[in-house]
Amino acid sequence: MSDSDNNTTHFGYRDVREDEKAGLVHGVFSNVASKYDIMNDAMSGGVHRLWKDAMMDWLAPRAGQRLLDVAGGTGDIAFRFLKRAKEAEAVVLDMTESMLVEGRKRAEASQRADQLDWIVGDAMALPFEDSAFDVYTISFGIRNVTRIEDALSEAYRVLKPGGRLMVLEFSQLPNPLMQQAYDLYSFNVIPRLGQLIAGDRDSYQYLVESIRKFPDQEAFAALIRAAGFENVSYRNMTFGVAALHSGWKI
Ligand SMILES: C[S@@+](CC[C@H](N)C(=O)[O-])C[C@H]1O[C@@H](n2cnc3c(N)ncnc32)[C@H](O)[C@@H]1O
Repeated sequence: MSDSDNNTTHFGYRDVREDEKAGLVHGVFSNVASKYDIMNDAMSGGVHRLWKDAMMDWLAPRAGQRLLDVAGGTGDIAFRFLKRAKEAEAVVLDMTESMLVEGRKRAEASQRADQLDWIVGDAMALPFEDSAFDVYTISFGIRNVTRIEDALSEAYRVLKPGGRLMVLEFSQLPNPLMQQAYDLYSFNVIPRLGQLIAGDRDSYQYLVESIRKFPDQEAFAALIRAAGFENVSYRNMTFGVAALHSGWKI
């Protein structure tokens, strides 16, 4: 998130201008792509899988739907979606090609390669026509996007009327003591795990700081409404460590 007064954002150990952020985020995910899946399990003790399954439970994918999974990385959400929705299609879009390369390898090893498209692109300027998708998902991606409002308005544009937005993202714990304990874990343990497993402490330092700066549940729900979505609601995951937000294009 940028500081509105000086248009900078904190990145790793230094402040960077907003227009530098996308390049730095791209660098982070290019560095960690081959270790991304293993790091996710290590950092969360596998809990991210439960959150992604909860996302699918709430989404309840239906046969024949067309999904756009933005910042889709190695395809965790798209694979889950296709497992639950018969004769469905999924497009995984990400700005970091090496993340998509890892996803493609997974697709080739599964029976789903022909239901998936992998596209390099930017959440803030989607290369799709209006009203092209039934479902738009973004999982642990939106906090990395330079201008969240632009990504949400693009989500609204590419969804069909009646389409659904669902966002899974780290959030804030409403209980201050639990937030303190979580901060202690995330600021001390995650960058060390990043160094140990991915050989990249700075990237994981950035990830932890970006989590702390992301708007809380209510503030993010307000941004989703401001993009035009209706019936916006959210559910906390693991006491608010993460949250799932849902909205509809009516
Ligand atoms: C933490 S990973 C999430 C991957 C996957 N969705 C998951 O839940 O495991 C964040 C991803 O967001 C992508 N990303 C960041 N900013 C983006 C943007 N503006 N447009 C598209 N992808 C973006 C990164 O390249 C990275 O692959």
